[in-house]
Formats: sequence, structure tokens, C-alpha cells
Amino acid sequence: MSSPPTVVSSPGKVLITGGYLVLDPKYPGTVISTSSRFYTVVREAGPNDTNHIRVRSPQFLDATWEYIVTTEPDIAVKEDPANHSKNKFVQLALQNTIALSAEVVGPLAIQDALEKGLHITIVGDNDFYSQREKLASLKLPRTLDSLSQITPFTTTGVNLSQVHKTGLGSSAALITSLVSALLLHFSAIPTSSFEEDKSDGRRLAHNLAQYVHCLAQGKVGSGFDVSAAVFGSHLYTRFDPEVIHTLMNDDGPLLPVLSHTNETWGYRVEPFKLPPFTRIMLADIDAGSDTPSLVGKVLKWRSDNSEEASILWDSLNQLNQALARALSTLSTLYEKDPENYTTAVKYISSLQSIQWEANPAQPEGEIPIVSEFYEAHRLSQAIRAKMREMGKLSGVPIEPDEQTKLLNSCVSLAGVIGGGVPGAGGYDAIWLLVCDPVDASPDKHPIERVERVWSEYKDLNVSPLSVVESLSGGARIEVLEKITGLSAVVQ
Ligand SMILES: Nc1ncnc2c1ncn2[C@@H]1O[C@H](COP(=O)(O)OP(=O)(O)OP(=O)(O)O)[C@@H](O)[C@H]1O
Ligand SMILES: C[C@@](O)(CCOP(=O)(O)O)CC(=O)O
Repeated sequence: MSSPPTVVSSPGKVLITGGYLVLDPKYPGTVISTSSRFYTVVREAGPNDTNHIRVRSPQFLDATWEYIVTTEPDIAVKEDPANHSKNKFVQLALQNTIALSAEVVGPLAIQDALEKGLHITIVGDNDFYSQREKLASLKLPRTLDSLSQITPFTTTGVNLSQVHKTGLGSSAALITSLVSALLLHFSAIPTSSFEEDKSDGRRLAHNLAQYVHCLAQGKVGSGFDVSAAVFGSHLYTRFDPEVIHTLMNDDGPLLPVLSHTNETWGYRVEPFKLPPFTRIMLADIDAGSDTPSLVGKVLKWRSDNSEEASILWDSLNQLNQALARALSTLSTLYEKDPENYTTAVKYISSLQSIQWEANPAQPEGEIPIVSEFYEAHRLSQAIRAKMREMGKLSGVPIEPDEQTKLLNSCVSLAGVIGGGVPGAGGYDAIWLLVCDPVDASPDKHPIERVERVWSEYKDLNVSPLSVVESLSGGARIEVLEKITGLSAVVQ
């Protein structure tokens, strides 16, 4: 009987504060990990498949890649010349994970593990790819309920290079789930690695995924996307790019650099989660932006105007940190007094933020809670203003006027706490933080109000994503049969 498959999932991300700043190790960013995940399923192939690896992404056309692994003189993962397309992200993940695993468990153990070859399936939740056309073809309105009617891991009908991505960090989540599943499969890390938040094994998977992602993208970003895929929501302070500098240009041994014991990585992961009874909402806007070109322009402006930039970066950082603190304080207020917290959320769910603190008859116990929610609103608006300033000064559409108009109409709805443009901004997405009371009656639920504005919005093509915050952290081991729709796509 063949051994059970190894399955690891990793979440997507939304950077709600710290766009551009987080590229500098001086400034942390707030990253929320999403319920939408990438899944990698690794199985033994068969006795005739020694050293052969087949990778499939069944959501796409022409997305099967075959590789041969040679272990002498060095580990090399070579593409089968018959492959219809290349997948640099997958090949680099295979090459480096097998090479690192061989350094950890020895080349003989790897030869054993590849004796029957491997079949690997990779899929991402539907939210990673735009479902606009699917909804239109099913004649469904652009609502959360319609999204729930789409088959899990639905086919996109196109090649990977043609798919419309939604900005949730598909490549970081894919690489993290793939390298983590392989490290486990080769016993380079123990299964207990994914039971703890910052275990040695999880940190090794993080360092490897960061390195592979940089290699595949051909650039070193801040790495908040990989970090969210590994650790879940947190306040992220970037790793020192110098740590992988020599490996990026050279073939030296991987373990000395990638080991969890290598303290020169220097990244920080501090706990963060959204407050109870709130929900992040994301909309995909059908007008893309090219993140690298936005980043290039903003960084150039920063280096040409270092004094002005430093003042702006520092003041934005203070607001970013204050927002993270206000949201964390709300979680503490809930723990201290869940009853007043729950009634306060229900109360503000029916009012626009401007009215939240205006009730002279507000019960005493609710006052500090309502005022902390207002503080979160105020700070998120102040952050938007500073991001617009950054955009104006650097000549980059970080929160372009079209997005400002849409965000203003959403943020002024009853029960909406705040919002902004995620990550680098641009035209492609917005995020909102909304109250999510258990029962909003007799009023409308804030989520319904937002959905309505989005579905009726005329100036931009706005489509919701079904994501909520991932409540179970970052990368995790899964049981194939327990993930709805996964067995059906694994062959
Ligand atoms: N389901 C998949 N199977 C295999 N490879 C994938 C899959 N999804 C994405 N990839 C890989 O990731 C690459 C896309 O990476 P890129 O860095 O352009 O996207 P991204 O910035 O992560 O996108 P987004 O944040 O919008 O999700 C693809 O070219 C492909 O190599
Ligand atoms: C601009 C930047 O800070 C965030 C980019 O985020 P996103 O890919 O737009 O979600 C770049 C980075 O952190 O690597």
C-alpha cells in the first residue's frame, strides 16, 4: 500500500498598513493572512517513476510539468524537454528544497524518498484568481453568496500566464505550501513543526520560501507575503536582504544560510489579529497596476527627497503602529468585558462612524469600546491621507481618485470602521474593516450594505472576494479528505 499523501496549505495575504515602508527594516507592516489558501498534495508515484517528479496545477490549461532529479555529482532538477510550458517558481522550489533536504537528511535518504518518484498537485482557492467571468457566465450577481456557489478550485479555462490574479499573493502562498510539504515529505523537518507558531522547522521553511521566492521573482521584496503564508497574520519587520545576497549569485551550500539558527536573518514576527466581531472585506477592481513599477518610482522619489521622505515615512509609521495598537486594544477590551463589547459592536453597526460617539445615553461600559473603534476609524483615514500624499509627491497613483471615491462611499456606510488600498495600492483592490455583529437586526448587516454598494457601483468594476481572516494561522498540515473539493482535483 502506498503511504498517505503529504498535504500542506498556506494562506494568502493583505498588507493593511506599511506599504512601501515595510521595505525598510526600520518600519513594521500589518499583514492579515486570509482564509483563502494554496494547497500542495505530495504523493508517491509508482515503481516505474524513480527520480521522476510530475507537478500538476489542474485549474489551468497546459499546466503539467515533468522533472527528472539527478543526485550525482550534485542535486539537479531538470525539466523534461517535452513540457509544454516552464514554471520557474515550481522548478526553483523543487531544486532548492531537495538540495536543502539532502543537506539535512543526507543524499541517500533523498534517493530513497525518490525511489518511487512523486506526483504533486497544486491548487489555490478561487479567491486567488478573478471569478468575474465565471460569475457572468453563470449569470450570477457579484456577491459573496454567488462566490460560494462556484465549485472549489474551479478551472480557470486559461494558461497560468493569462490568468487575472487578485493580489492575494498566489506565488508566495504556492511556494510556501510546496516547500513546506516537500520538507515534511523528505523528513527534513518534523510534522510537529506546524503545531507551534515559531518552531525551528517552521522557521527553516520560512527562510527557504523567502529565498526561493526572491530567486523566482528575480528581486528581493520585503517578504511580508511569504511571512504571512508561513506565520499567519502578524506585524512584520523585514529580513535583512544581505543574508541571501551571496546565495542569489552563487551555488554554495544552503543550510548555513537558511538554517533557523542563522540569526542574521533579523526578521520580526509579532502577534496580531483583527478584533472580534469585525471582518475584513476585499474587492478586486478590474483595472490592474504594475506593482514593481509603482515601487521603483516611490523609492526613487524617496532617495531623491530624503529629508521630506523621512518626515513622511516617520509620521506614517506612527499612524500605522497606532492603528495596529488600537485594533489590538479592541481584542483586549473584548477579553475584559465581552458583554459590553458585543453590545457596542451591535450599536455601531447601525451608525456611520461620525455618529458613534454622539450618544449621551451610551451605557458606561460601552464608552471605552466605542471610542477605541472610533480611534481605529480616525487612524485608518489618516493613513489613507498620508498614502495619498506619498502618491502625489512621488507621482504614483497609490490611492488614485477613482479609488478614493469608492473608498469614501464605503467608509461612510453604517458599521464600516475603515479601509484603504492594500500593499502598494494602485487600481487593483481595496480593503475594508467592517463590524460583523452576531445579529444586526432590525438593521441591515454592514456586510450587506458594502456588498450592495459594490454590486451597484458604476465608475469601477468592483467584485468581492470571499476571504475572511485566517483564524488558524499560517502554513498547516491538512488531511486531504477534509478539504472540500480537494480529493476531486487530485489524480
Ligand atoms: N496554481 C499554480 N500552480 C503553479 N504555479 C503557480 C500557480 N499560481 C501561481 N503560480 C506561479 O506563480 C507565478 C505568478 O507569480 P507572481 O509573482 O507574478 O504573482 P503574485 O504577485 O504572487 O500574484 P498575486 O499577488 O496577484 O496573487 C506564476 O507565473 C506561476 O509560476
Ligand atoms: C510596496 C510593498 O511594500 C508592498 C506590495 O504589496 P502588494 O504586492 O501590492 O500586496 C512592496 C513589498 O513590501 O515588497
